[in-house]
Amino acid sequence: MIHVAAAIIVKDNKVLLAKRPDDKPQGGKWEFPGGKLDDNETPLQALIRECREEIAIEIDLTSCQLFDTVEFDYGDKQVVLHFYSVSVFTGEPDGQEGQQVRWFELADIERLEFPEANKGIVERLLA
Ligand SMILES: Nc1nc2c([nH]c(=O)n2[C@H]2C[C@H](O)[C@@H](COP(=O)(O)OP(=O)(O)OP(=O)(O)O)O2)c(=O)[nH]1
Ligand SMILES: [Mg+2]
Repeated sequence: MIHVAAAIIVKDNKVLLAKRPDDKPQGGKWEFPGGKLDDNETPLQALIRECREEIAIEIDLTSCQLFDTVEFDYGDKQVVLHFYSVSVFTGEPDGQEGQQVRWFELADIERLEFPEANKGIVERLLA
């Protein structure tokens, strides 16, 4: 099982998404910023580190709440996704790996392509 932490960052009814690089698994799809837990790392520690490394923001730990934990089998890979909602952060989000990073109106994310495992999360955000 690969454990992944991902941040659902919402501000003014908009949500921050990043486009996965084409050469990565689920490439070209929109994702909640995040990544795999390092050895001995908790999901929250990974969340903070990944937001720093991938989009150059500092998230406020006290504003993070577990939104959902999702297990998904991609066939070649089994993942456990730890989704956290994040409401407070500092810095201006900027893709550090050349990836597109954008704010979307919540109502607009229905039309985007997400990794399979995100289906239930996106539905819950739209509800
Ligand atoms: N970050 C993120 N990953 C997701 C989401 N949905 C989803 O199925 N995944 C999957 C895709 C990948 O198999 C895995 C995350 O791996 P990753 O490639 O982003 O990991 P990472 O940032 O640590 O990158 P790397 O070390 O492999 O370069 O989780 C999501 O919303 N956000
Ligand atoms: Mg990542």
